[in-house]
Amino acid sequence: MASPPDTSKTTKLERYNSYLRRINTARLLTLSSQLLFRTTLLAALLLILLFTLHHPPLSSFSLSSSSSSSFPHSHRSLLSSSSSSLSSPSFQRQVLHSATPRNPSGLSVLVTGAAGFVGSHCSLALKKRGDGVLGLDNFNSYYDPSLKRSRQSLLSKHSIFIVDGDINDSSLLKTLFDLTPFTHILHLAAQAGVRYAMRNPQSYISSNIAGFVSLLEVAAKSADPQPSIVWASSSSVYGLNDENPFSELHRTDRPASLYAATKKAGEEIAHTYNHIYGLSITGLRFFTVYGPWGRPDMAYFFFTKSILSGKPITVFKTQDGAGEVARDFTYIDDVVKGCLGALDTAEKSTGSGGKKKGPAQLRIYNLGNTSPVPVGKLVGILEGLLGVKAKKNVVKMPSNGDVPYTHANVSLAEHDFGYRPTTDLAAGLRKFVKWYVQYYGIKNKVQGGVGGGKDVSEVASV
Ligand SMILES: O=C(O)[C@H]1O[C@H](OP(=O)(O)OP(=O)(O)OC[C@H]2O[C@@H](n3ccc(=O)[nH]c3=O)[C@H](O)[C@@H]2O)[C@H](O)[C@@H](O)[C@@H]1O
Repeated sequence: MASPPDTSKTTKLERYNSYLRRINTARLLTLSSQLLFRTTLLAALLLILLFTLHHPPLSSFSLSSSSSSSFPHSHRSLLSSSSSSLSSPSFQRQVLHSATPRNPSGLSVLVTGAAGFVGSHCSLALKKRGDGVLGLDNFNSYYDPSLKRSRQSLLSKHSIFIVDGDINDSSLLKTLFDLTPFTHILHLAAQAGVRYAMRNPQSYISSNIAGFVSLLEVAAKSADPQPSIVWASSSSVYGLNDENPFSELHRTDRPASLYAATKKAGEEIAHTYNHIYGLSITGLRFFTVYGPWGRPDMAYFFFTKSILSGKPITVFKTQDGAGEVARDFTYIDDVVKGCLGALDTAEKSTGSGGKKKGPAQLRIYNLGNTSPVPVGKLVGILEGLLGVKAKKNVVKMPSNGDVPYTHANVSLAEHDFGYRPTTDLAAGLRKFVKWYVQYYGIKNKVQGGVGGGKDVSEVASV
């Protein structure tokens, strides 16, 4: 007799089969979702790659359009959408074209801070006499970046290319030195401003100390040949010095602001890199440089803006209340001549590959005007030029890092490279105001026809 089917066995088998089916379906689902995920990831990576090749990050560099208008009111950003990566042939062509001098005996200068006030003037002056110039600037927003872009536009008209990058970016610096055997660095990139150091101390450490060291490291160890370096120190290193006029032989160990302390630190760091690596280094102590295309954070600039718009200005008198604060205001053209003189008399560095081969030149010079003017008088000159009376609040200079006066003795710079300032404050401010009213498109209220007719790019004295 046939035995009845073992139903418990069949049920178990069915349950087992259904269990296997469920497992397989789940596996299939997992596998297909994994496949889908990988395909999507691959596609996304391919897209990113394609995008990067055609649109490099804006922070890495920008290309100045040679056809761009130099008229600053457009304040047009020059970030190019057609630029490619640092290794792309078009980037390398722009660098070489900009940095190569017109004749073989000319200099090839890397100008850091080229979109800045002094940097843009020096770059144009060098290019105009036939030297090769490559600019480097991070276009930070310490003051209105559109002014920096306008300066970039002006430089671009003169075939000067500015790489959009930071001096703390060592690999960018190495790339630039691999591409071009610069003979000189004119190092003007810095966090400027005396009083702002109380608000943002770290920015001074980052630019004026870390950034300077980053540049010197590459110049000493990677650059072949080692370039000669000329860089911007500051009159503020004299700090609480009370000998007058300030000479390079006077004490500079009592800075009154963190800004001054970082510039003084730069001078000591320069000594070290000269001593260890044989870098030829020249520091220039600038004295309150002013003029067309100037810095909006400086008193003469923002006083002009406030006076024209009827806003009050604060004029400092000395802390004892007895005298006026005074500065040895120095016109930009004079400072440019000093910078070029320092570059032309800079000896070659003596090391290579991080090894010193012999002693190298180490210099410090004052670049001032030798004729201090009280801030009250500066305001009086501006009132005359603008045809507007200033609303002045005269207050005791707060404890903000300012010093009561500066006054340069420039006999050393005169002796070594013929530095002789020729522009007094009234003449220099007249040129500044002429530029200012045109640049900002302000109706010409200026007395004596100061603001008449020319394009702002001609007003720039370079
Ligand atoms: O040559 C230098 O060493 C320095 O010159 C300037 O620093 P500073 O001389 O303080 O220039 P401004 O900020 O334009 O001030 C000029 C004068 O105006 C005074 N001032 C400033 C601001 C203000 O509201 N009122 C006022 O009376 C200051 O005390 C100073 O005497 C630059 O800003 C620094 O970057 C540079 O290193």
